[in-house]
Amino acid sequence: MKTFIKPQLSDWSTLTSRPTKETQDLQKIVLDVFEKIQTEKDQAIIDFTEKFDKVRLVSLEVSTEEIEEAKSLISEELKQAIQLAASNIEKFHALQREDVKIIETTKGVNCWRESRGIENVGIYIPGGTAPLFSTVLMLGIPAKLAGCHNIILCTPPNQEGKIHPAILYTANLIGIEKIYKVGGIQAIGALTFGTETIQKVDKIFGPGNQYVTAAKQVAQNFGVAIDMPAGPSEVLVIADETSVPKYVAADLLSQAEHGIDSQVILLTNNEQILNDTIAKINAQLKVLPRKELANKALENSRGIVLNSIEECITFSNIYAPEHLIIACETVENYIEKIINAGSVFLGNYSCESAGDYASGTNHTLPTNGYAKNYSGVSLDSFIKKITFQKLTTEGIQNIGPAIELMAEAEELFAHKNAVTLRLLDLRSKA
Ligand SMILES: NC(=O)c1ccc[n+]([C@@H]2O[C@H](COP(=O)([O-])OP(=O)(O)OC[C@H]3O[C@@H](n4cnc5c(N)ncnc54)[C@H](O)[C@@H]3O)[C@@H](O)[C@H]2O)c1
Ligand SMILES: N[C@H](CO)Cc1c[nH]c[nH+]1
Ligand SMILES: [Zn+2]
Repeated sequence: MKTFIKPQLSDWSTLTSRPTKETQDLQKIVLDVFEKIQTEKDQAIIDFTEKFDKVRLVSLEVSTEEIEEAKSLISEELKQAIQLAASNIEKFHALQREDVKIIETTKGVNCWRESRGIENVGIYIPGGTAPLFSTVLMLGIPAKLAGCHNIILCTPPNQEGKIHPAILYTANLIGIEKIYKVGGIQAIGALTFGTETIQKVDKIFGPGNQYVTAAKQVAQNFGVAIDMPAGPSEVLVIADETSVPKYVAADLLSQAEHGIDSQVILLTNNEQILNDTIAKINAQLKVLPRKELANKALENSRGIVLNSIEECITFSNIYAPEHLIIACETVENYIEKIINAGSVFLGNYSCESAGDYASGTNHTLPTNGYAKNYSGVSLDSFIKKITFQKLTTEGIQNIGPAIELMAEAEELFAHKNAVTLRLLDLRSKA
């Protein structure tokens, strides 16, 4: 971890920025893969899976036998843990349902909105470096609650051409039936264009590495919506003298272990806390199975001492982290000052792992500064809202003259006429 003690304000723009990536190259790779998928469909998926995932697939779709086998491979304790997480995630997302509210804007003019689930959705479950079966819950549960008809799950196969049993168990638990062994750019391409086996969808959801994130961005040019750019994980921890360095170190490492691109930042008003946390990171790192990945991510990480916790929050708002942990005993006064963050964890006991797995909030969140303009996945992400209106005879008489005047002023006489004809009829009947 690189450390900075009370850096000058002029250094903040470098310290709050992410390392730049060669997006141009990625776009070219994505476009090449997409082009082949459009023409060669399933065959292209099989060939790219062989190239990028180093496995030749016999079948793209997961079979019922594979699901049954997966169920038998998962321990009862893990099944119960997944069920607890599923129940909390369902409670939190079900609360996001909105009642239909009808407003009479003018007497006789009633307007309202109704929600409809997006019919065909693709959910991407990362699987390159770890089988993120928790992401199945984070995407599948709101998709089901929203009433999406077709939920297509794609996730990369391992070198035996199989999917991790926990992903299959979790998908089956929440009622997802269409599961395909496809990852990376080729999965996003299949969901964007459709193949003989994999159905084209209306919107693609899910986090992933830089290839998946770039492919999702490009997919938008082909008429598919995406949830948001949810790339390599990030956490920013704000700590003061009431923080517990071993917890802070553990939280930083919990995101560093996701991959070499993970971004972890520690901000504090107390140099001793910075030094103690670094010592704890070094001690905890030694026993981590994924220490190589975490160590690489730590090369890009920053530990920064600033003048106050308020200044740390200002810094964090500029950086806009995916996850923000305020690891201080008293946090209430800071909440309203937080403007840009994907998900916030308050106090010494709110570790990010809670939100990653089981507290109920969604872990699919905007990264790379997109927390400034995107929210994380929620029930709303799977819903379209349709507006409705019903005007009575009194309603059209009340607002009709205003519409006629406005239409005439815009020189749109057919618009005006649609009102005039009705008003004339009503006058002749009166
Ligand atoms: N932002 C969020 O909400 C969130 C949530 C969970 C995970 N994540 C992030 O998701 C990521 C998961 O990454 P992952 O790699 O483990 O799994 P992944 O499934 O995203 O990517 C694996 C796929 O990448 C493709 N690939 C690998 N090397 C390639 C190459 N050289 N060229 C083309 N394609 C290639 C392969 O096809 C493989 O199937 C991590 O960075 C993690 O931090 C983010
Ligand atoms: N921290 C990840 C989101 O950035 C989500 C996750 C899944 N499993 C563990 N963590
Ligand atoms: Zn995580």
